[in-house]
Amino acid sequence: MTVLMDGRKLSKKIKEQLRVRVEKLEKSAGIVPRLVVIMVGQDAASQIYVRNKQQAAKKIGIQTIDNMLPEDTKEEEILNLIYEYNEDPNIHGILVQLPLPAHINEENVTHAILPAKDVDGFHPVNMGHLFMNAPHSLPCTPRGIMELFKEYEISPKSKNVVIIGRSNIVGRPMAALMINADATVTIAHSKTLNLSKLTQQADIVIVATGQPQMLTGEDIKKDAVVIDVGMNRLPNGKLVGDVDQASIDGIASYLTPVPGGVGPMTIAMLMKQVVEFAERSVKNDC
Ligand SMILES: NC(=O)C1=CN([C@@H]2O[C@H](COP(=O)(O)OP(=O)(O)OC[C@H]3O[C@@H](n4cnc5c(N)ncnc54)[C@H](OP(=O)(O)O)[C@@H]3O)[C@@H](O)[C@H]2O)C=CC1
Ligand SMILES: Nc1nc(=O)c2c([nH]1)NC[C@@H]1CN(c3ccc(C(=O)N[C@@H](CCC(=O)O)C(=O)O)cc3)C=[N+]21
Repeated sequence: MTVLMDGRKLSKKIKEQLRVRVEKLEKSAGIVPRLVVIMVGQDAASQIYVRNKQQAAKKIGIQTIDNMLPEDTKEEEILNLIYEYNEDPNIHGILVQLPLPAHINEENVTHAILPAKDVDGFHPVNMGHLFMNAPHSLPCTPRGIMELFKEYEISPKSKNVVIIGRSNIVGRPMAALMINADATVTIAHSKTLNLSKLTQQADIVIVATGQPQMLTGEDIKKDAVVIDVGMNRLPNGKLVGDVDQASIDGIASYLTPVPGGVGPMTIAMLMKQVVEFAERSVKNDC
């Protein structure tokens, strides 16, 4: 029997705890946590993310300021917006939705965000701290996955972990967190040969490729833990992950469903990070 890891349920619990913290912060310091979201153009996964973020923030008491910019927005305009929010003491977190349109340099944009307001943990300073096992802020999706491991009492210690995908959002920071948690880590990507051989050796497989249902039951060993980060919209409108859930069922010991697995945890961790940043801003004032 494969246990489905319920990200929706866990995220609800975390969001309820955050609501209490936000209430306290407002009473004790008069501060409302504020998150700025910048989205350029249209991306299916980003749209889902933005919608669910707004709902979660409202429930918790976090204020969101959304900047939905057209596809042809100039890089300079985005940078100027970021500089403005960097200076604004009422803003605690800034998030730029990825991917950005091709004419915009992703590096320039993520580097422009003040590390102290970088809720995604993408700034090289934050990434560096993470890789040196002294994180200041954590990328939300990998952090959410670690919370799921904790909740289901799955220890990554001494496990063989294969991560498919090496993006700055998921694969790379996930690898750092897993190394920090004493796992033995392999990162695979589109140039990896004999991928199936690697995944068949893994105790834990984390898939973040954006390739619908690419990982099947034949690619994993019995009782492996499978984490599906993918968020793909099929032409028929159905939302599926990077894992072929039906063929994995009964082989994996644990699996995160899509929807209802990693996605809601990403939202909860983003909210947590905004609240943490807002709380830190009070401490820094004293
Ligand atoms: N649930 C959530 O909270 C989140 C979900 N997502 C979803 O996760 C997926 C991945 O996102 P993201 O990391 O941003 O994607 P990217 O496109 O930035 O990265 C994809 C990675 O997968 C690798 N890859 C692609 N195809 C294959 C293949 N056939 N075999 C092996 N490796 C492959 C790429 O290799 P190479 O580097 O060689 O190109 C790349 O490293 C998407 O579906 C996205 O929507 C993303 C963030 C959060
Ligand atoms: N700077 C940046 N940081 C990101 O973390 C980031 C990003 N850009 N760009 C887009 C991807 C994608 N992503 C999602 C997060 C949650 C859901 C989510 O809530 N998923 C629900 C979907 C349920 C539904 O509404 O249908 C679930 O899986 O249950 C989806 C997608 C974050 N991303």
